Amino acid sequence: MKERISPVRMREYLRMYLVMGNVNCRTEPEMVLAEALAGGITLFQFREKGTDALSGEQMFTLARQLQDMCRRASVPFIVNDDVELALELNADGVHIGQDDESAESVRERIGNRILGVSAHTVEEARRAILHGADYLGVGPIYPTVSKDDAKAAQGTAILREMRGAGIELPIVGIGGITADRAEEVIRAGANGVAVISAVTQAERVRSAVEGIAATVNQAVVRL
Ligand SMILES: C=C1C=NC(C(F)(F)F)=NC1=N
Repeated sequence: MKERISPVRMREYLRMYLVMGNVNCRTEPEMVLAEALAGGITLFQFREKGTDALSGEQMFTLARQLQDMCRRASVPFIVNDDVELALELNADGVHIGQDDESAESVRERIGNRILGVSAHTVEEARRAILHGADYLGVGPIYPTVSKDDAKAAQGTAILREMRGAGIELPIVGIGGITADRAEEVIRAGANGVAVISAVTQAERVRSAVEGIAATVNQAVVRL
């Protein structure tokens, strides 16, 4: 039985985390992912949500194809919300929100796979840690265009607050993050950045990823 991921490895994976689905892409999602993998993303989340989101057979086929690309590049493949899909694909992990199934029962169902939990407050962070989360997705740090029911942007203060409260778990910031903003997200205490539109809406996806990854790597080294 595989053991739980170590915090050190989790932090490395969180450096440049691409979150996307078909709905976020201007061109074919496979093309966007191929470019993003070439640019050096360290973790991938399949998140097919919102208007015109794929479902059923089409969604499964796309998920399988993107998972295969990630596997060839040795980038872990995470599924958003849909635990059934994650288990069916034998994905590397799942990411769940506060209003999804409780982290406790998801942990039971997925065994030692990676479990990411969204957290907006120190209280939510503590509960997620209690229920066995391997990382926290914290945000939206800045206003986001990618989630229509997002909460108000919290700025980097929430990251400082969590670290100040003694939250040690690996944290990735999400929400409106660009290359220009990545450094301050890391300096505020995140171990990496999760992005959607900064990459999927870029003219040149590969260089967008390279730019963000370089900024994050420099900021992490300077900590
Ligand atoms: C709602 C979300 C919040 N955070 C994250 C991530 F940054 F990837 F952890 N993913 C989500 N889908």
